[in-house]
Amino acid sequence: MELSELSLSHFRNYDQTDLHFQSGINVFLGENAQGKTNLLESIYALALARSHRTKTDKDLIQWGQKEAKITGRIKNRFGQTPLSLSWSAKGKQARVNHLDQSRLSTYIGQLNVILFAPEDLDLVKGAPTVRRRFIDIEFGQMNKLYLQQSSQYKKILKDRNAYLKAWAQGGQRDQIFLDVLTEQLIDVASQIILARQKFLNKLEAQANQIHQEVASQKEVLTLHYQTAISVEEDMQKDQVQEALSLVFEKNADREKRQGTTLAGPHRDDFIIDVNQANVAVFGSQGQQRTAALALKLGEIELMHQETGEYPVLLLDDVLSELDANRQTHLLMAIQDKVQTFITAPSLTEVARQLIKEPKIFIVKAGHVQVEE
Ligand SMILES: Nc1ncnc2c1ncn2[C@@H]1O[C@H](COP(=O)(O)OP(=O)(O)OP(=O)(O)O)[C@@H](O)[C@H]1O
Repeated sequence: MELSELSLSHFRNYDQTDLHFQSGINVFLGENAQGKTNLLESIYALALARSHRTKTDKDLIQWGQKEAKITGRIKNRFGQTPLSLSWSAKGKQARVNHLDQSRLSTYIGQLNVILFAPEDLDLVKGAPTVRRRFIDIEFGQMNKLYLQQSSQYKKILKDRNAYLKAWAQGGQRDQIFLDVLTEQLIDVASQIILARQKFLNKLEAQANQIHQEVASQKEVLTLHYQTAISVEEDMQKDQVQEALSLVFEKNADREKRQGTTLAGPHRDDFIIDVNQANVAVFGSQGQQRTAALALKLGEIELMHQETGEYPVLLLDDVLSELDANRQTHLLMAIQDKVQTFITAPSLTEVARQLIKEPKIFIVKAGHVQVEE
């Protein structure tokens, strides 16, 4: 899959910009605060209908303007698809093939992207939210059903938490209504848990192979899903539901006192072991970085395995954060295979030597010029 054209209109510090990309590696070079990350953000937003940097859509609209628009042309093995997204006071509008998409779940998945930024090196050591977001964003792009289940789960969770909060504060207390919400939540939760377990198993296979290559065969990487119940191999949905029901029964009184849902996929995490020891606790900084890199590259391979297409890779100022060995592995893994967008103040020595014919764009104060 690739993004062949991108046009920005009043997006961040871009007035009107039209760009043509190559299938291989595209590089955005420029000094600080010129608009390099804004370009990556626009590609990310075109793919996922949201920014990776802000929850406030208004931030994306150029100051003093009323509407921001991104249009792009996607090429994959089925042909070409125009996509567009715009943000205005009326809200967000997403179009595929010039047709309005009322639900974002029908829009997301047209363009698959994987973003790798310096913060992702914290994937291993960071808070559980970082890893949950990693699962949800990458997995959601390759599995529409999962995307729908996640948004359904969030909605029911919000209702259930609101009801529990009111309960804790002495408001309405209808046990039957609460039971209905609990049942609905457990139903979706069990599907999410099974999907995440499957996803992590597949990701482990890919990431372990890459980790071994980067660490020269000496280390084995394994992933361990942490959820409210213990998920056995080949578990069925009704078994997960039953196990979850027991957890909810156990938590019932506490939930009513605390006014919130204490267990479920919103509290999940996964642990990354290297040679059977939790790399977040026992690993060196180098091992943690190798594991993070292996997980990201593993995702790329998994997306290819699941969708038949490689995603587009966005590397936001990440090369200079990696040592020569890890940079080499990263570039060799993607070259000639994955369309990639790199931002950097300047290319690293390793990148200059390894990248064959990059297309270079010079970014200056919201203007982009192709380097001849
Ligand atoms: N909504 C907006 N309207 C106009 N300009 C904006 C808007 N949002 C951000 N900017 C401008 O965009 C610039 C930042 O661009 P960007 O984050 O892409 O920097 P960068 O080139 O990636 O720099 P660095 O290498 O430091 O990360 C800043 O000058 C900021 O003032």
